[in-house]
Amino acid sequence: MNNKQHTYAFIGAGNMSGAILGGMVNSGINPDNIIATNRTKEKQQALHQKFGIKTDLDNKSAIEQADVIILGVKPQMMLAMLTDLVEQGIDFSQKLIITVAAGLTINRYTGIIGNVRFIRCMPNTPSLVGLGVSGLFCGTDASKYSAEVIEQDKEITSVMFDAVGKTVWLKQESQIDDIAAVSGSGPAYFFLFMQRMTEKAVELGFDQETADKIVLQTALGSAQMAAQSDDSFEQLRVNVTSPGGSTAEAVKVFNEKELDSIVSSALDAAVLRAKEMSKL
Ligand SMILES: NC(=O)C1=CN([C@@H]2O[C@H](COP(=O)(O)OP(=O)(O)OC[C@H]3O[C@@H](n4cnc5c(N)ncnc54)[C@H](OP(=O)(O)O)[C@@H]3O)[C@@H](O)[C@H]2O)C=CC1
Ligand SMILES: O=C(O)[C@@H]1CCC=N1
Repeated sequence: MNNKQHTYAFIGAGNMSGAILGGMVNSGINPDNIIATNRTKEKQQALHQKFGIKTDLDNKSAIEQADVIILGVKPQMMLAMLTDLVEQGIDFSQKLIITVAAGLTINRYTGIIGNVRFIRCMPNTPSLVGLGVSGLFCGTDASKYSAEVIEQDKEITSVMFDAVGKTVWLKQESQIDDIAAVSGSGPAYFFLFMQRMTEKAVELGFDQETADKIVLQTALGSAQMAAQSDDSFEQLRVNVTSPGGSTAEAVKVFNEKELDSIVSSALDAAVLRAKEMSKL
């Protein structure tokens, strides 16, 4: 199947949609086949200028032009927006609907736009640079659509999200909440850690530019090294930690302050919030 024949409408062109569509264009997907809508004009214009995609301020017209619809608005706004579109007479029955919204379960959508073809996706913002990871769950009703249609939709989605990073198909919808807590939000955790490391480097006497440079390169180098190594994360960490050396003292503090429990509680809180959002 040639995925470039599809036309994609991104409804809500914010951070996540921008990262995905930018990654798609960067990977060679024709920008003429991508339309983005947004509530305000400025973000659309910026995406048009940066990636050459088409834009439309009208959701209805963008949806009518596309066969793959990516819903990229905040969960809190999603259902009202879809209700409005249904009231405008939009028929979603011939479209593949891919939603990236956290929390909202498929039954919340079908209650408004009908039992159509659905994929839930939990991407992350490094998709912009082709290094995203996306959890994917197919929510299409197998008693209504054939296995062939479902497989085709999964293929369309895989091609799209493989273009911007790695993909993981999930067997249960609830796993979307779990992967959201790990990789959906994950970049924020790494950025937070990098921010705190940089602040400390400045406190130690480095100027901001140097602090940014050494922290960024350390993060980049560590991730690249882990990607190229057969060793576990634990072994790679051990390799840096000379017995009786300075790293061991820092690691001891992380352990004494129960980094494992901090990480576990933080991810539990993210999963819980996703479940709360499903009831919004
Ligand atoms: N950010 C992330 O890392 C991730 C986000 N997600 C999911 O992606 C979705 C979007 O998040 P994110 O990109 O961060 O949020 P943003 O606020 O950056 O993007 C949402 C966009 O939707 C636009 N919008 C709101 N209502 C409408 C409407 N009725 N019609 C058209 N556009 C509209 C907003 O426009 P304006 O600002 O002009 O009002 C905004 O640009 C969420 O559902 C979130 O759960 C999933 C994984 C990771
Ligand atoms: O914070 C959020 O709700 C979304 C889901 C994962 C990343 N951003």
